[in-house]
Amino acid sequence: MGSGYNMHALEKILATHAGKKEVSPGEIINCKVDLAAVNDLYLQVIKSFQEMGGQKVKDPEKVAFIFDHYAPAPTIKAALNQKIMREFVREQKIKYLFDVDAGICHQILPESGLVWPGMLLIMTDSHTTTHGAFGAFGTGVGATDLAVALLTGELWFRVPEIIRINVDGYLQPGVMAKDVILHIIGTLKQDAAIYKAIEFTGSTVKELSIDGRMVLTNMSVEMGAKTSYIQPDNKTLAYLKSRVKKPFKVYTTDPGYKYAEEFLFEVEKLEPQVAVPHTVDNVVSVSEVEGVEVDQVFIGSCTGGRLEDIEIAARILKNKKINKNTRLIVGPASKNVLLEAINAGYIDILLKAGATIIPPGCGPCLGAHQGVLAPGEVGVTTSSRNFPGRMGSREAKIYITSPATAAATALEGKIADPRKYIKE
Ligand SMILES: CC(C)[C@H](C(=O)O)[C@@H](O)C(=O)O
Ligand code: SF4
Repeated sequence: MGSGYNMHALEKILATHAGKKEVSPGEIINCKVDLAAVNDLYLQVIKSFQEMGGQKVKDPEKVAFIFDHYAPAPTIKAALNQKIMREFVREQKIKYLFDVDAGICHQILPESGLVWPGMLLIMTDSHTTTHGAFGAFGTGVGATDLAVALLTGELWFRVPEIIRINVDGYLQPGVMAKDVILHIIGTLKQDAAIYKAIEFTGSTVKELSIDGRMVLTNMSVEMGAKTSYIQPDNKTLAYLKSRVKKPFKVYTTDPGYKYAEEFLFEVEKLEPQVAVPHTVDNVVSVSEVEGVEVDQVFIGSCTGGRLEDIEIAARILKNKKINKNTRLIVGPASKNVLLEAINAGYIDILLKAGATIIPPGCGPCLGAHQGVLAPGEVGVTTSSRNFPGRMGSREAKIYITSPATAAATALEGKIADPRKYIKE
């Protein structure tokens, strides 16, 4: 590509980390990594590092280990994995260890000021696309690639084509970012963005809170996206101000940049959306599944366990009791979210409504050790995946909804439209 090529912010981030002036889609480049994070399911990272002859981690101050998927350890195997990882962190003087009390990686890293605009972040988790909400290039990698990054401080990347999804219009009360992304996934389908990047733009995105924006970028991977992006604005900078201690550069996209594809979604009239069994792109409006009886509701995960998710559930359930035939499990995405929800009185409301509050972590989202569904049960979840066996028995059915729809469902004991409970 000759000079004068209009570049996207994501391409500029990659070019900077590759020490190049410019990059273009399809190019294979080698980049310095700003943060490499490992979660507790990936002991293989240490094994691969050692198999590659690794003695010393290249940049231990750019590495984080996070115990969130099986936290606190529910089995001896999980406990042993975490024990070995703690020893590795100590030996290698790795700077960041978030132990079983902290919460989910995709909440604690931004909270801790470890995600900033223009950074290049890799993690052994597919939802690392979340961090595009802060203008970072975040992507999930496997154990071998993560081990290479521990060894060398660098990793290879293929520069992705970039899709723009423009979302316009004010959402109705009771309709959330989760409804927007479910509608987009239901329209474009699970293979819409394989190996590509998705940038979300438009008036709706501007209006969303940071929590809401993270839902869009988090679930872009459910369309196969390699990474996702929302241009940092004053709202982003306000969130980062008290958290990020280091200077950073906000990259921008050149005017006239040519996207690989562009889509427009008008969402003023969007109803609450539901992904019905057994795929995340099998999406209908809530009116089509209202009345389906539900055994368990889970409000939590890196997609739907943040403060605004717990807040809207408390608004719907205040001074009320959940249906006697339905269990409501609430898993805050992090210890900080839990503390804020306690201080705001939301946890008190939810406990009095009959909810079970579980420790911050992934837990029920991946059917790990708690909040598991029995054969034949029907579950509603604010997380991101509903394939057979995702939350326990393969004979259970899982519906994915927004936290507002989940709370209304727990109240009625059947899938319910939250708009009757949220008027502004
Ligand atoms: C860590 C990994 C097993 C997995 C992912 O990469 O997404 C998990 O977080 C999930 O949500 O299925
Ligand atoms: S909360 Fe669920 S989707 Fe998010 S990282 Fe954990 S297991 Fe994966």
